[in-house]
Amino acid sequence: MKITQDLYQGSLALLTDFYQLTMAYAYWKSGKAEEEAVFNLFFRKNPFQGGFTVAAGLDYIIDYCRNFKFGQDDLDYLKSMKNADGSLTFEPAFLEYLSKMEFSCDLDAVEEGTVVFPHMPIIKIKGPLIQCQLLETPLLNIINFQTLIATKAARIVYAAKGDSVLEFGLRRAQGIDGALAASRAAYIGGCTSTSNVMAGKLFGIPVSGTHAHSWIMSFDSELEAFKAYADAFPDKCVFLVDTYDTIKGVKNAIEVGKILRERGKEMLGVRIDSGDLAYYSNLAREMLDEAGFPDAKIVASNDLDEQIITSLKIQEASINVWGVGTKLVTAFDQPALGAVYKLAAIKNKEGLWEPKVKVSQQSIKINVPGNQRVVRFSKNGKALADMIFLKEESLERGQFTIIDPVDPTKRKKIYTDGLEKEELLKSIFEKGTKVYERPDIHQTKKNTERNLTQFDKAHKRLVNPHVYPVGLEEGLYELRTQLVFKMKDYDGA
Ligand SMILES: Nc1ncnc2c1ncn2[C@@H]1O[C@H](COP(=O)(O)OP(=O)(O)OP(=O)(O)O)[C@@H](O)[C@H]1O
Ligand SMILES: O=P(O)(O)OC[C@H]1O[C@H](OP(=O)(O)OP(=O)(O)O)[C@H](O)[C@@H]1O
Ligand SMILES: O=C(O)c1cccnc1
Ligand SMILES: [Mg+2]
Repeated sequence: MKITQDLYQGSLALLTDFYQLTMAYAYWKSGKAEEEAVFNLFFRKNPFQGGFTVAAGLDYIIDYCRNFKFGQDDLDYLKSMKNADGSLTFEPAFLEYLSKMEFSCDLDAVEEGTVVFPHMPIIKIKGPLIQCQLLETPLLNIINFQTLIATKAARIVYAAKGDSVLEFGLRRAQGIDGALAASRAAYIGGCTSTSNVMAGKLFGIPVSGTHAHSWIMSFDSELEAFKAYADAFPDKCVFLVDTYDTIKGVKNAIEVGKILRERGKEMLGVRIDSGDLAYYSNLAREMLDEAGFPDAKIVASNDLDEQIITSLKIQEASINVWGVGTKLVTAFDQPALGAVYKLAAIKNKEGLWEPKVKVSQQSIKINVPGNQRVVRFSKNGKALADMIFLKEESLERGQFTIIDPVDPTKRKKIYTDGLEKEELLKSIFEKGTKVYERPDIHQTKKNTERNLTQFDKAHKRLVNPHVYPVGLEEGLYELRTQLVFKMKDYDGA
């Protein structure tokens, strides 16, 4: 299919906001294009009022950076752009410069599946100002969505308490790439499979599914429909039992289950897609058990999300498998993560790095300056706190104080003796060359699981979670405060 081929293999250099290109042009014009800069990508609040976030999207970013090149057709398009007075928007020498541009940055990032928190850089990029600037929009586009969906999936899977969650979202997803990226991120977040066959092909995700009401409706009776399905897929029978009358539907499923058994095959289960899912699943369970099908699974679907699944668990519904579509792939209750990308440092004419802050009335919006690293302190595999600190800082200290970036009254002393330290930002590109061995998607999914087990359930609680401590190392906090004063011209008077 041409659309997705273009999306995944063609030149994507123009997948950026126009202002990135006008700034790029102005950087070039003013001789700043090649100045070295550091930018950070981070978000300010965990989504869904939750206590954690699962990073996803790096794999796309690796491809994006590797293919970062203005193609001739991109340059032709830019050449055709005119200002209001009819003059060229971009002068030919700039387009010539763009035609030779190759990705040459250092890029550090947390691996996909890493549990991350507000304010920490999840991607850090260091390189020519012009490249860092042009990458802002695509990096945000990729990370914002996939991280959001991976997190939503992790929450849904958490609510399902070990049951399989099948992702059914394609029909309601935000367009073609929204659907594909969502299926990928949902798998990373913990879903068992997707119904999206193209996602299966492109990403190697397991594909699964049952059948629809239309299948039943196309026959004169439900029983006939089940029998015909059993003939076609004797090993894959999950009968949708609620087209007409759920109780009769379960009876019909049992009847066909017995026929299958005579042929040496086992019905896998039934799916319920409407009505009171607790009531009908419990009834179905009783009927299936009584009829000698204790292993038949009960799949539920119909506008599910983590809250409804939690409620159904409390009601002791007999549901073993959850089919979740719309509310997962559209991140229904929070449609954007809100990650941002900010300049953190720039090398001045003397070759010295200058940390940078963007001052805001709201302290949550003041970014963290300087070239940073992030360390996760844990004890016996249990994460205790994360610290954002300056690159030059040594981790070989016995004690650190971390300070909440938004509320300086929240501080925590960390005595490092006996603690495990994991640096979260891994080197992905060095001067434009990929140095990172990417895991396959199944390893990434396992990475999510491993990461989530490190965190106490108090942080994973879906409602009013306990806030996991993430802070700035004291020296970095002080640097930020001083910079804010300096930029505001505040002399303390
Ligand atoms: N026992 C339950 N506890 C809490 N929520 C439930 C329970 N059973 C079903 N739900 C949820 O309630 C909502 C019911 O939605 P709705 O009224 O649109 O469906 P329906 O009338 O059962 O089905 P349909 O319109 O598809 O025939 C769904 O989101 C479903 O997941
Ligand atoms: O509810 P979701 O989480 O999005 O899961 C996917 C839904 O898609 C299918 O039906 P569809 O919604 O197309 O039709 P229906 O509501 O009339 O059953 C399926 O039966 C699920 O109910
Ligand atoms: O396979 C299924 O049961 C399925 C697939 C997509 C949407 N709803 C259900
Ligand atoms: Mg529906």
